[in-house]
Amino acid sequence: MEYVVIAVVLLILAIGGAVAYVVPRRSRPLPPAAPSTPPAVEEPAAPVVVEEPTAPPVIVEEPAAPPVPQLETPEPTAGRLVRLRARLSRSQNLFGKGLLALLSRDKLDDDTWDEIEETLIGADVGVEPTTELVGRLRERSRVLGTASATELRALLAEELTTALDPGMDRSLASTAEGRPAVLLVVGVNGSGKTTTCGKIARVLVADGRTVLLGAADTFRAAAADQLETWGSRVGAEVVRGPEEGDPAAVAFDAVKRGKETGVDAVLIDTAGRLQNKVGLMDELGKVKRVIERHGPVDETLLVLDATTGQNGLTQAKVFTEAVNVTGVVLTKLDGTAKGGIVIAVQRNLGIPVKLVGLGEGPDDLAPFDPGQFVEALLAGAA
Ligand SMILES: Nc1nc2c(ncn2[C@@H]2O[C@H](COP(=O)(O)OP(=O)(O)OP(=O)(O)O)[C@@H](O)[C@H]2O)c(=O)[nH]1
Repeated sequence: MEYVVIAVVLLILAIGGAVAYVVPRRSRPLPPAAPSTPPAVEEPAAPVVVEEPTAPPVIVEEPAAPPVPQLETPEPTAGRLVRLRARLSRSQNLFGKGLLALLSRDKLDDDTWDEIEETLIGADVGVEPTTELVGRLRERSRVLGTASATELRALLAEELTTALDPGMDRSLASTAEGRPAVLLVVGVNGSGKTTTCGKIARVLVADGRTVLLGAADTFRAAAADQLETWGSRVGAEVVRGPEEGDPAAVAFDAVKRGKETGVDAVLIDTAGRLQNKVGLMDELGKVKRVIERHGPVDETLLVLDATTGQNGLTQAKVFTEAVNVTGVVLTKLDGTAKGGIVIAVQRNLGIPVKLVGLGEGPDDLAPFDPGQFVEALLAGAA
């Protein structure tokens, strides 16, 4: 019996020890298990939403109408020079005022006449025309005896007008019998050719004509875009070719298209790079020859930048030798105080100034009129 009790006690102790050993060990935190394989990144399961299929809404859309270009109504050309007179006289005032101040002196002695000469030469009139003009003015004032400032102003206005050769034909050849009139626009880069083409298109549209524009300035890609903008504003179609393409081919296609659509006039913008005289002559000569397969070129306008003054005349000569220039467009006259360049251009080239540019606005191009121009020069200086 004693042995049984001892055995039971020992058994109880053994069981208790075993329990005490096991329980504390299980409550300790387990060390992190060494990753055997990388944990799989599971896409979060999308919630399964069972939706009733709904019929797509039926929206009947009107087909979008192509945007209607807003056509502009250009200003009438009559009286434009008068309207722009303020702009002209603002930049030319010094010229007119200077001359009239000199003529208002009590005594017109040799020194005063020399100063008058200097003023005219300084205004880009050119030496030869100035000598002639002053000689005639001097002679007439001598015949008149003691002339008043008002009389001398009138004489000056007359002489300046005479120097501008008012008898020259300044009309634009913008109509032709049974075919479109073809106007070719040439000139040095940056002189304002493309702008002038756009402005002329507006002048013609304002006068009730239909126009097509040919972007034969394939040298400057933006020129064709520029021309398209001008055309779209007045509803004029623009024919253009690939960049750096053959200008003559574009000119040919433009005239062809103009004949097909029956427009009154086709205006061709050219590149006119002055790389060298031979290259220019070749390019412009080819453009002209190719156009002439359709018929004659009715007007070749040379665009000259008035702000380049006498220097521009040398470049102008190259163009007159390359093509038969029939009229000059003098641009940027609003940006120079030297309006005398109009006299110099006509005298040097023997070609009439037909249009003048007086600003960057779309209708800032005016038919040139010698009398009105001189009045603007001398405006506010009476
Ligand atoms: N103030 C003034 N700016 C003008 C006149 N005519 C043209 N311009 C400006 O002169 C700049 C050159 O004009 P463009 O028509 O691009 O000259 P472009 O001769 O076609 O030049 P290229 O295509 O490079 O040969 C533009 O900024 C015109 O707005 C003008 O009468 N007055």
